[in-house]
Amino acid sequence: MFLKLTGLKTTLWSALALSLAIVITLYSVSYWQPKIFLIEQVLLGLFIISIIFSAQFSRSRFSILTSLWALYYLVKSQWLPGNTYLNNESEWLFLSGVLSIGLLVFIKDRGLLSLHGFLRLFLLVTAGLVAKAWLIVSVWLFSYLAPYQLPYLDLTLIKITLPLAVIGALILFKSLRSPSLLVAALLTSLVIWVLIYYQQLDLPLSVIVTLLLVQYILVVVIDSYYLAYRDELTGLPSRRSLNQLALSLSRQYTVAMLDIDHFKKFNDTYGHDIGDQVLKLVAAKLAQVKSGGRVFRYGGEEFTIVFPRKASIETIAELERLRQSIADYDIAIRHPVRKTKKSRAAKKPNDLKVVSVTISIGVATRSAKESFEHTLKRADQALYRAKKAGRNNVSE
Ligand SMILES: Nc1nc2c(ncn2[C@@H]2O[C@H](COP(=O)(O)OP(=O)(O)OP(=O)(O)O)[C@@H](O)[C@H]2O)c(=O)[nH]1
Repeated sequence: MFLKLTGLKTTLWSALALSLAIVITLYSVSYWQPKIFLIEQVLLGLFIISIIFSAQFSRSRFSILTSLWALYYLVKSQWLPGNTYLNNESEWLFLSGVLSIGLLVFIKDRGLLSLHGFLRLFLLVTAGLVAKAWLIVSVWLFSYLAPYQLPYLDLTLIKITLPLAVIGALILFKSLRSPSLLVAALLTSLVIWVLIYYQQLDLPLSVIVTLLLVQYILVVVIDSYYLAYRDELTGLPSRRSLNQLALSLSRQYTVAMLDIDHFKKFNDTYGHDIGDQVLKLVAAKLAQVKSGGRVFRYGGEEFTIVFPRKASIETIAELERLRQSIADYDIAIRHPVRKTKKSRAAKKPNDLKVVSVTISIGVATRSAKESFEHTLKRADQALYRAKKAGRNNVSE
């Protein structure tokens, strides 16, 4: 089975960014060491900011994780009682942390002050109970396996290493499969938690947690920016990005409006889900535009390409190439067939069906003193002419 690791880049970038931050912090000890008292004060503020900010931007999982870090930090630095207990129960604490991070990866962001919020709290308490139960079961399991004298078998392997490896692998898998900054941040949090447990990070806890909270806040900002300016289905910049670009364009540019032909009929024939798949694939083709073009999803089955500093004559060949490449594109779509016991036993794959679509394109170059909206409108009128002329063509 071929696995699409769409989250590989996000995971690597997140890991690299945090590693870099840690290395820089390690090499600048002399700079921040005298200010450690100040860092500890700032951290208290950061806890509150991260909890409220994440909740405000519907990233409640970061609010929960920040609360857990706050609790851990406040007990460890003896602002709250319980440090001796935590020191005595370090294995339980570690496993509870690993399970809690694992849980946060697989639950969804939901409102904190709701039934879902309480359910999440209950799940975290359950994670602590499961960790406790595992510590008891692992001793029993070890005594059961000990007579077999298996190589490398010891109690710590069963107690700590095994659950860590399983949960770590699950989180890594999820992070590599989904391009989510949030999941990548949870993965890096797990790595930091492991490094703290094995005392491999030569940094004060306040500094480590500060770095993590800065990461969470940045992730919320970047993620929200991405959501606001990117189209969720196709991953292309959205109409809001187009409006933003319009403000920075120079005097000369060309705008192309592109529309998939007879898409209503396509949807009616194959269903909306397959329509979505096709939209994504067409968007991916358009994203390969050359000649300095910038592609946006304008809305529905309409796309816009802006060619800054170009006259239409310089863009027609490229638009023709795009139009042709989409017309020639045999799109293999997965036609979901309901799996019966029989087809499952025969390991029959989903029906693969080959379809194709065409697009019509209208082009307009900005004329003297014309507003962007007006050029766009002329491109839309040209698109209308392209449709009238039989579709699957470029019209000026
Ligand atoms: N699957 C899917 N369909 C969409 C999406 N956005 C818009 N559509 C569909 O696109 C179709 C657009 O139909 P029309 O505007 O009538 O145009 P058309 O059928 O493409 O015909 P022409 O543009 O004249 O060639 C509608 O059926 C919409 O439901 C989407 O995100 N996903």
